[in-house]
Amino acid sequence: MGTIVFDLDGTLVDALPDFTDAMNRLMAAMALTPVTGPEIAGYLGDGPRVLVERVLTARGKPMDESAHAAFLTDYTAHAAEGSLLFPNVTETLEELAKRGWRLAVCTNKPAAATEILLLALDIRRFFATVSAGDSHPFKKPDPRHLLAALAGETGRSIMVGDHRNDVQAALGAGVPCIFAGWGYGKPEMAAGATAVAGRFADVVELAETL
Ligand SMILES: O=C(O)COP(=O)(O)O
Ligand SMILES: [Mg+2]
Repeated sequence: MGTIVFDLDGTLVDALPDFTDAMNRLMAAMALTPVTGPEIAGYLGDGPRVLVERVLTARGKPMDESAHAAFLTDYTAHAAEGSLLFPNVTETLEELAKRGWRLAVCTNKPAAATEILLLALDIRRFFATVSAGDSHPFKKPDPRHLLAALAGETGRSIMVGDHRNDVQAALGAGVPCIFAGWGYGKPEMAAGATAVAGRFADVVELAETL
C-alpha cells in the first residue's frame, strides 16, 4: 500500500492536560501567571523549548534555559497522566494496518516523552518507525524529518498533521498531506495541504484517494 506518517500532539493525542499541568508547575515556581489549555495549544508545534520560550515571551520574560530543562524533566515524568487519544484513533489505526498501510510517527516532541505516551496509550505497537524531535539534528518543518520517518520506503506515502510545520515538511518532501482539522492548528495552517479531514476516522477513506 504505502506509508502513512502521523504527527503526534494534536493529531493522535490530545496532550494539552499534561502540558498545561507541567507548565503551571513551572509558572508557580517562577511566580508567573498560569497558562490555560487554549493558550498552550496556540504555542505547540515546534517542540518544548520553543513552547517555554513562547510562554515566557507572553509574560514579558526572556528565554531561560534552566526553566526549559526543568519543564522538560517534569513534563516527561508526567507525560501520560491526563493526555488522551482523539476519538477512534485505535480503531482507525487497526483498520489502516488491516488494509496494508505501514504506519509511522513524525513528531517534534522529544523521544523520551513520545515513547512514554505511545506506550501508555497502547498505540506504540502500530508504528514501524517513530521519528521524534530530538532523534535527528533537524525537525519539522524540515522535510528531512519526514523522510527519516519514511525510513527509505519509496512507495506511496502520506503525512497527517495538525500544524503548518507538518504541511511544510510534506510539501518539501513531495508527500501529500492530510490536515488534521480536529487538532490545535488554526484553519489557515492547512494552506498547501492536499486535503482536510474533520475526524481521525476520515483518514481511512481519504488515504485511498491520495
Ligand atoms: O511538541 C510539540 O510542540 C509538537 O509536537 P507534534 O510535532 O507532535 O505536534
Ligand atoms: Mg501536532
